Amino acid sequence: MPGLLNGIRHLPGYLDRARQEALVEAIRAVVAEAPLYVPVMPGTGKPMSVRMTNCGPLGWVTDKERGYRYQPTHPATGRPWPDMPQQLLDIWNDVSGYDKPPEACLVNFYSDDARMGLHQDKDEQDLQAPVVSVSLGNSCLFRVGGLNRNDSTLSFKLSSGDLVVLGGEGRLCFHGVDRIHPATSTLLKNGGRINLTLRRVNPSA
Ligand SMILES: O=C(O)CCC(=O)C(=O)O
Ligand SMILES: [Fe+2]
Repeated sequence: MPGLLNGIRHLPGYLDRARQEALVEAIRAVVAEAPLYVPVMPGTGKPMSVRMTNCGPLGWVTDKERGYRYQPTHPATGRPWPDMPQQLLDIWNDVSGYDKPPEACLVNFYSDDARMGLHQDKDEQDLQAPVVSVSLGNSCLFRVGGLNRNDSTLSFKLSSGDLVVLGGEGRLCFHGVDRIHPATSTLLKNGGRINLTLRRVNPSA
């Protein structure tokens, strides 16, 4: 059984139920201002199974022609992304070990049949800062590998309120979501799972 690279941390049960509920409320407000949209793969234009939006100064977007990138506006509305909720800035301050605030929070909404293939988070220029991920709603099977796509992987369950920090040697590890476990949480009335990833994008001076 392979181990996790140094700098990859799973913090189970980090957010209690009250903090999870407050965060869901804050994310509902984000989605009301910046609607979820269906991202597509660069080149092929194949739709992904998750729906996405962002908050913070920058948002991660993708389309057929221009591919993966960060931009300050929502691709459909053209408006700036909503502010990052204070709860997320607090989480970042408490776990990132990084002295600058996150610039982007990608909001992924998974219906119970959505997934995310194995990938690296490498569209950021600042690779010193970790990626901090927050899970809400139904649990999922999360898969983590090494720095090469073919490295062995291990998988574990992420439940509502769990955090994952991808930092240090593990900042560029391959990872993905194999499946959602339906009806494993009562947090989201209509089921599914929300994942929030906080990222630093630009290099720090
Ligand atoms: O949903 C997750 O737990 C992971 C999301 C992810 O890897 C990403 O958005 O880059
Ligand atoms: Fe990722």
